[in-house]
Amino acid sequence: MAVLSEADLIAVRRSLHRIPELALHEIQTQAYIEEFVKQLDCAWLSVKHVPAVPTALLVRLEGTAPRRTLGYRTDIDALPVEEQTGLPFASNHPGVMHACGHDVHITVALGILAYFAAHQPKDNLLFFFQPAEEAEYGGKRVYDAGAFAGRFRPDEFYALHDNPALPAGQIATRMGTLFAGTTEIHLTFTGKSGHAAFPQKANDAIVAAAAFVMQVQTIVARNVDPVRGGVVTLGTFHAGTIGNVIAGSARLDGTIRAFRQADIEMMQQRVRQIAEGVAATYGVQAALKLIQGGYMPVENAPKQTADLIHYMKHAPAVDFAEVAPAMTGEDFGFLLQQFPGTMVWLGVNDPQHSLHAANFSPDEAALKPGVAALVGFLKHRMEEE
Ligand SMILES: CC(=O)N[C@@H](CCC[C@H](N)C(=O)O)C(=O)O
Repeated sequence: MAVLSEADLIAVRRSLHRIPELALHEIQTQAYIEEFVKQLDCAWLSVKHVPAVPTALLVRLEGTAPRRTLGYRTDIDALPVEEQTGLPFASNHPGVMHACGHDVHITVALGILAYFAAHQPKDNLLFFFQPAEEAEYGGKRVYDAGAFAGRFRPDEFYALHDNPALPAGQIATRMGTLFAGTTEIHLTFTGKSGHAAFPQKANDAIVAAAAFVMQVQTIVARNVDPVRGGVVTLGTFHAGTIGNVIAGSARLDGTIRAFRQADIEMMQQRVRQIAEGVAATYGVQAALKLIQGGYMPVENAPKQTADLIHYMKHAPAVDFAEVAPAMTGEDFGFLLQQFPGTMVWLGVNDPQHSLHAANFSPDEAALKPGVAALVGFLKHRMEEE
């Protein structure tokens, strides 16, 4: 297989879009990628599996005169979202959708891989097809399993995320912090259920959980430096079964976000204090789990990022923009703590819909320029110190 045409890239993306899978369950997606890699029939390519994280895949290309190994990571998981795009190639998996565009990410990675499988690179290249970016921090799991060792150790790491607010094909990034660090909140309040008519004999978990929801809003308003910013979002609130039964338990899930690790830790502490305070005030039990995993702030490395920005600004065919940081999270932040590198946005021109929306529909016109910009940069990087 040679370099992929725009039609090839679109066909790959649509095939992947049909088979979205949740974190750590990316079985069909991994099989698709492996079959694609096999079809490349490339003499300088080798593959590595990671038994501790079975849906992960590492693909290495041997360089002609390697001085180092350049890593390129793509995430491969999807979200528990019921697709509402109405597209003819919509998800075949009920309740699961590539609502964050990881189908686009995989396609760009395969486009880059196909190019270098047809044109042997000077430096070694390592492609990391990473499970579990949306949850379960697959990048950290694969790192902790010792997979990036020996010939599979990258000297630098690069990655991309699609962005519906930017024009199709535009590459965008910044020096320093690009994305926030995050922490998942999982909290259950347990009180005592009972008849709606006799609240004095029960202990209503919904009232306690509602107080928690309101009190955590003060963290960003009163504890975070407003110049630096932060987010506390509760995305789920599940309690009760029927209107005339007092709920004995209430479960909340959410996320904490900030650009600095110290702010994240302060916000974690405030969430803990408020959960304990609500439990004491309402006489309920609070079971709280806070999970940061690998979702560290995404810190672009100075040297590699300066070089990437310089390249993208001067490459005639690349549309490049420097952008402000965003409160999205990415466990690529963990990998950037281990290896220097850069994360970029790829514009996919769907300004009416946000990432994670059920009708998010990236513009496929982004695929070809996305592959071209990254291939160009990696080739350039192979000539740089
Ligand atoms: C790019 C993107 O949307 N990433 C996810 C990362 C999730 C982090 C973690 N599961 C959490 O919810 O805190 C995001 O939601 O930003």
